Amino acid sequence: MKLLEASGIAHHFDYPLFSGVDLSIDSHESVAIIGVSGSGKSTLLHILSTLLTPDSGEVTLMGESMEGLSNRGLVELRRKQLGIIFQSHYLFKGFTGAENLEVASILSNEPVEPELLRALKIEHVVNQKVTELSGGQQQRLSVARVLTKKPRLIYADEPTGNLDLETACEVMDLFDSYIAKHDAGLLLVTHELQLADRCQRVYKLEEHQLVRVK
Ligand SMILES: Nc1ncnc2c1ncn2[C@@H]1O[C@H](COP(=O)(O)OP(=O)(O)OP(=O)(O)O)[C@@H](O)[C@H]1O
Repeated sequence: MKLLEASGIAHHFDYPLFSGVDLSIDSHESVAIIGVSGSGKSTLLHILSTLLTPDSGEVTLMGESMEGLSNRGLVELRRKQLGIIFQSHYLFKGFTGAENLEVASILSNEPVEPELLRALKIEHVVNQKVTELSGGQQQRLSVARVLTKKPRLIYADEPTGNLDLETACEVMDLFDSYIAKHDAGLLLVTHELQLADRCQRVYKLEEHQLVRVK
């Protein structure tokens, strides 16, 4: 099934970021976007995940065009189908890891899976407050929180920036098995070429275009 289809996407802020961007993601597919800092990777991810309306172009998610969707429809779609892992993970800082997971669990009516916490090696720290966790543990907690919702499409913006390569690869393993098991897809934004290469397709934002490099 086609999870994401984007065509002719263009956007600018103080300067033109990109134009003519076409991209599609099917279920069971992982796609990476690389590019130098400031090239617009996060902005593109925000557009493809409905958080930002592009200057022009069309985004279709699960067969539904974003143009015709009401605000309420957009919120529903985001809550039920999309899982967005942000660079600054927006965990509820005054709460424990377990409480953060519980929020995702209640909103989605899905259980918190102990094997997910084991795979991410955070099962022994989930009862600590977020502020007591290391940067890498917070990052893995935010991955767990998003996967707990059981999204069809995972958007991950540098989800392993605070992790050593071995742990980062374990997180990629987890994404791989998740998308296989749940007919899902992954869109990864990263600086790490080694991680990008773990995806089936790799694109580079360069000279205002999205160019396929693998
Ligand atoms: N909301 C905004 N308002 C104005 N300018 C913005 C906004 N968001 C991003 N920009 C600008 O757009 C450009 C691209 O930013 P973006 O975060 O998309 O790049 P990036 O490739 O993800 O960078 P990095 O790899 O450093 O995270 C930057 O110059 C940034 O300042």
